[in-house]
Amino acid sequence: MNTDISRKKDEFETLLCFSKAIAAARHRSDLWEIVNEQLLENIGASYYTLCLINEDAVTHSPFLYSAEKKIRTVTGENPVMHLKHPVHDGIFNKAIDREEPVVFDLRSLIRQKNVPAYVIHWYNSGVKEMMLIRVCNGKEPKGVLYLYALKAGVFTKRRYGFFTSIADQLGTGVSNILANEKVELQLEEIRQYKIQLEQENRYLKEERKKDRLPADKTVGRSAAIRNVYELVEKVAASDATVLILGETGTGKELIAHQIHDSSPRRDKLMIKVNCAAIPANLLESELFGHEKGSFTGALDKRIGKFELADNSTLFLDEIGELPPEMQAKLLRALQEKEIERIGGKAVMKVNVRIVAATNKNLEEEIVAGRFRSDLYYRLCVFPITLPPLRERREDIPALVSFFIEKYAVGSGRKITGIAPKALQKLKAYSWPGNIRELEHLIERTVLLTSAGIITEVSLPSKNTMLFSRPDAETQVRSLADVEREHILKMVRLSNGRISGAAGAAAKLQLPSTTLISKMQKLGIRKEHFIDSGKENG
Ligand SMILES: Nc1ncnc2c1ncn2[C@@H]1O[C@H](COP(=O)(O)OP(=O)(O)OP(=O)(O)O)[C@@H](O)[C@H]1O
Repeated sequence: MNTDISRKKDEFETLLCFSKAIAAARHRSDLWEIVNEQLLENIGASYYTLCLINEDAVTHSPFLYSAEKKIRTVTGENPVMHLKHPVHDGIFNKAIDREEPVVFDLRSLIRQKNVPAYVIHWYNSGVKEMMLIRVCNGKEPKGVLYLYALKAGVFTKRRYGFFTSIADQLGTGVSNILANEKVELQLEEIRQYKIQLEQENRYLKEERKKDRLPADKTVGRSAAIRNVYELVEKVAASDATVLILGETGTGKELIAHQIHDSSPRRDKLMIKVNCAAIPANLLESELFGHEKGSFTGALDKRIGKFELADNSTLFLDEIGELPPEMQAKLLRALQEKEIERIGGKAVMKVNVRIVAATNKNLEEEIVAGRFRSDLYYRLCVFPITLPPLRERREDIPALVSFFIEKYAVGSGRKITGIAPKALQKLKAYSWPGNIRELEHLIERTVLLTSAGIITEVSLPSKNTMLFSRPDAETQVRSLADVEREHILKMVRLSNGRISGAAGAAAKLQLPSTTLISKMQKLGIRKEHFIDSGKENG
């Protein structure tokens, strides 16, 4: 009776120590040590194998086992089977279906038919008795713990409760370790993915450098473009928001890159969003990202361009095309300097330098009610206007030589230059599509010229030129448009005041009541000339 009580006390202490150790185990090797150092001796076994059911549900494989070099064998065969073994091998399946341990006497077992080879190998290693206890995760059977004793009568029935408790604890430990291994595997995948992304990023930067002109090599030394370079130089080092204005193809994106490349943020990739190219319903997710499942079709979490541009520059191209609801959201992000993913629970602080560009006249867009004046003032902290090519015709020869070389090299043609007459024709043209149009024309011409110099250039007919010229003088505008623009200019100049000596009415030489009714008729509202945004810091 007394020995029974002291045995139970010992078992209870063993279990307590075991469960503490199991709770602290993080890796397979921790569990291996615990079983070897704390369990085997207490149970009276010499060796063990813990076999788990594989994902295929029909085979099992060893997960943990005694150090193989310590197992003495007569035949030299290793009894730990590393290959997959059928669950229904006549031994494993006897234990997996039972709550209680199953004990086998090996001498009589090996006399039976179709005994698995490992049983014979264990017998050859001197094992007399083998006990199997199933190991579960909660109620779900996961595998079987095989315990091997070198003498008979070790696994007595009165200790079955203790053995089962051990197996239960082991089940919890195994589940924790498997979950931990899965997380580590995923972390490793993420680490690999990150390395790959960093490599791609570096590669893309290199490619981009090859493709793009460095700031000091941008073609063109006319006074008009030198003025732009000076502005770029002045603003690049700061964090100020820049608004690049200019007709299509004047080089706004090139200038945006130059601002970024000359800024302290140059080591990170400049992130670009073309506000006109992305459907309005996807733009919010493009800019701010979304959480998985935040809307139909949001199958995965997505990082927005704002987040990607953290500590870098975000280039918002074609900002004039931003839909009204996105204008409000962008304004908020710029004011608060924080963003929220769609479906996200927390706001994120971001440090993003904004460079925006448009070929639209944003003041006209404001008057027409299509662009928010408060967003305009927040973006227009440092405006840079690019001259159209027709206002920098002296740069045409250099640009032509540059593009001839670029496309001759690209297409493997030996083209050395352009005839003066053809160049003269290019200098006389109005270039509504600006540098991009010139570039495309030279690319086409190079492909049509086999070698030598370019003697012929094919420009659009005069009619096309006339209709496509966006010159201020030839642009068709309504009187109301011109009136609206001029009134707006005067009201802004008067800091929003209409009446009084310093008001807009006095400047326009109109009674203030006439000006107010004119403004109402033209749809000019307060928000068109008052900036409600906070200061850009
Ligand atoms: N100074 C320059 N020297 C050489 N190439 C230039 C120069 N400026 C612009 N380009 C080239 O002209 C093309 C058009 O330039 P870019 O895309 O920057 O114009 P954009 O004003 O942004 O056009 P859009 O308004 O249509 O977006 C590009 O291929 C660019 O490399």
